[in-house]
This record gives sequence, C-alpha cells and structure tokens, in this order.
Amino acid sequence: MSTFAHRGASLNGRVQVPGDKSISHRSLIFGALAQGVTQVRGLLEAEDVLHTAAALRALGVSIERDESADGPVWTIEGAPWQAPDRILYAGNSGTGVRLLMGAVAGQGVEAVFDGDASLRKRPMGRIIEPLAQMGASSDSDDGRLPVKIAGGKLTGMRYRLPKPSAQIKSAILLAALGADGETIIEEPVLSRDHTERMLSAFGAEISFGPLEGAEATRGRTIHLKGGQTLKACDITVPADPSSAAFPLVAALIVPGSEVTVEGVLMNPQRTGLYQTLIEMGADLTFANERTLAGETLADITARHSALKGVSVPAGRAPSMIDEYPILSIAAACATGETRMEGLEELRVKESDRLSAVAAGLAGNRVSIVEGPDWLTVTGSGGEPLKGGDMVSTHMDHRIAMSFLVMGLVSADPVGVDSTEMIATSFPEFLTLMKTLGADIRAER
Ligand SMILES: O=C(O)C1=C[C@@H](OP(=O)(O)O)[C@@H](O)[C@H](O)C1
Ligand SMILES: C=C(OP(=O)(O)O)C(=O)O
Repeated sequence: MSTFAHRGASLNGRVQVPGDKSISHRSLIFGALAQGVTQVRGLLEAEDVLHTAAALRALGVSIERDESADGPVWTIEGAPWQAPDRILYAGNSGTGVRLLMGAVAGQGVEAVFDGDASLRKRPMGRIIEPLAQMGASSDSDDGRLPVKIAGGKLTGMRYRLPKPSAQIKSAILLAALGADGETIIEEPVLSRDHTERMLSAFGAEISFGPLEGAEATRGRTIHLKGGQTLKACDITVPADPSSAAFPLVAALIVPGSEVTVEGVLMNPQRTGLYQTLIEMGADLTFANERTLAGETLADITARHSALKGVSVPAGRAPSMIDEYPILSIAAACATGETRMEGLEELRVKESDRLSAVAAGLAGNRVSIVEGPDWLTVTGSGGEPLKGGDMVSTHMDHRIAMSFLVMGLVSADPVGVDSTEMIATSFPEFLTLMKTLGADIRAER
C-alpha cells in the first residue's frame, strides 16, 4: 500500500506536535544516571525514544509510564547500571545508540548495540574512536553496528570535535561523567546544546571557555569534571521544532492557509529553518514566548506566503540539519533558485538524504542540481508543482513527510512508498495533517 497526497483545500488550525526527540532521549538517559526519581512530562512517545527506554530498562533502570490529568508521566528511578543480558537494540535511532554508547562506557558496563538496516549503515567510528581515547574498548566490523562497548577506567581527555555533531559531543560528555579527571571538548562550530543544558539542570558543574583566533567568535570549549553525581530533575519536554516544520511549511506553500503550532522549542541551535524561511519572505509569527526548564518556547503561526529563493550558508547547517528535506520542498515553491551548502552530513542520516531529496524533486519534475555537499533547487514561482511521482523514501521518516507535504501543492498527486517509518519521530503526523485539512490517503 502506498500513500498519496493530493492538492486540495487550504490548511487551517491550531495544533500541538509531540515532544522534542533530542530532549526526550536525553531526559530518559539523564534520569537513568541520576540519583533519585525523575519525572518527565511531554515525552515523545515515538519508536526512537521507546527504544532508548527499553535499552535503559535492560541496563537495570526502572522506567514507568502513568496517565495523569495532563497527559502521560514517565518516572525514572536512577540506579547503577548493570550489564544487560541482551543486545541493546536502538531501531532506527542514531541519537539513541550514540548517546547510550557514551553513557555505557562511562558507567563501566559492557553492552552490545544494534539497530535496523538503516542504522547498521551509519558510521559509529565517530563515537568509538573518542571513547577509545578515553580508555573504553570496543569491537565492531569496520565501525558499523553491531558494536560492543566495554567501559572501564576511563580518563578525561581534551578532544576537538571533527564535525559539529551533537551526538558525538553528547556521547563524549556522557562518558566523561564516569571518567577520572576533566574532559575538555573543543567545539569549533556549535551544535544543539541540550546535553550541556541538561547537565546543569541535573546539578553537574559544566563550564565553557573561548577558543582562540578566528574560531573565538563561532566556537567554544566545554569543561566537565568526571565523577560528578547527577541529581534527579523533573522535565517537561517542549514541542519538537523539527516536527513542527512539516505543518508550518505546508501552511506557507498551500494557498489560503494559516496554521499555528503551540509551544515549540526555540533553542537557537535548532531554529535555522525558521531563520531561513523568514529570509525567503515567509509570514511567520512567534507569539507567547516563554521559558520552560531553561529553554525558550513560542507559538508559531505560518500563513501562506510568496517565497523567494535564498542562499543558505554552510555555517547554518548544524542548526537545521534535519530540516533540509522540508526546506527543499519550500524552495521548490519559491521564486528563483535556493542554494544549500554544507550538506555532507545529510549523506549519513537515516538515508542519503541529499540524493533522496534530489531524486524525489527531480522525479516530480522540479529542476535541481545535486553536488557532493550542496543542492540547488529552482522554484515554481508560487505556481502548483507538477508532481506525479512515486517517491522512494528509503524508509526515512523525514523524506516521507516532506514529499507528502509536496503533494499538497502539486497538480498530480505525489506518492510515497512507505509511511511506516514516520512512527520513529512523529506518529501523529498523518492524523494531524488531515485534521488541518490535508488530503492524504493510502491507495493501492
Ligand atoms: O543530538 C541529537 O539529538 C541529534 C543530533 C543531530 O545529529 P548529528 O549529531 O549526527 O548531527 C540530528 O541530526 C539528530 O536528529 C538529533
Ligand atoms: C537524523 C535523525 O535522527 P537520528 O540521528 O537520531 O537517527 C532525524 O531524526 O532526522
């Protein structure tokens, strides 16, 4: 069964999208490492995060879910981690497996990690190598899953991040918590900082310093002493800006639409898409700004807009790394050319997203040029797109959601070969889009 999105009425409404995926993984892992009981509200109950919860249970941590008047509450009782009696299976989740590898190394236990066919293709050397420098041993076939990590007596280190990856940074910080001495991470280009914020919230002492020379303006150093005890801390997870992007971009490109998504996380390392859309001329408003657990939230309203092509600098990539597929759909509707640079990391996500996006756009008769780490898209100038193709999602949730949004403005319906993987990050996506008025149907 394939799923098709058809051009139809405008999209209208005020909705909530699920909790932020990055913060959800981390709140479970931090709760599991902390002394005391952590309660989490607004957790993203999607497959990726549920795999992290199951892995933590296998490591000996008690995690319960209860219903309350204001939604589910997850209760985590921190405990010393024990070697699991089974393989820790992370499903499709790079964040889950990489952060857990770092934490397992720091807790001095031994565990084997595995994942689905997509995760087995993704590089794990970027985690195994720094952990080895700290003293953890590992076993893998060419840096791919399955990977065995054996923690032990780890030693703090000074480490320069080879790429702006929050997953690498977080794995090292989680390992560093269990190491002797201080770990200093040099971060030449900033990436999402949820781990750093959560370390402070859970009572760890973490400090930051400047880098030298030209890097002083863009980067920083992170300092964390080993052997610190985390103290339980309740968390309310804000709405995920990476999920909010789909209904909001849909509203920008479908004529007559106005959609509000409530309580979206506005962490500056996550808002690159919104900055880019504003540069493209999007009518986006940010209302009711407030602070929750150290993060800024806002209700974002998108109204149908005449978009224009822009150049998106490589330096912005870390703050919108998961949003390029949906930005490419906005670009296909804009006037003129949009050029996106610094996209090499897209090749090692759930699929090779650069080639999946390029193929999906070309198949739907949008003019594109794909480079090794860049993409240009020539937009339709606000005219309906041609559509008509069945897009190969490569079982990648963000590719599936992006091309379904594309179908809403295409003369011929756009199909996707599978919607199953959407459950890894945004299980409510299809229902939510239909509530807003989208015509999306499963068809034979
Ligand atoms: O730390 C995180 O929660 C994430 C970091 C990013 O990956 P990289 O660290 O590989 O850039 C992002 O793509 C992923 O969806 C979530
Ligand atoms: C890249 C993503 O996730 P992960 O790396 O956790 O698999 C994503 O959600 O787009």
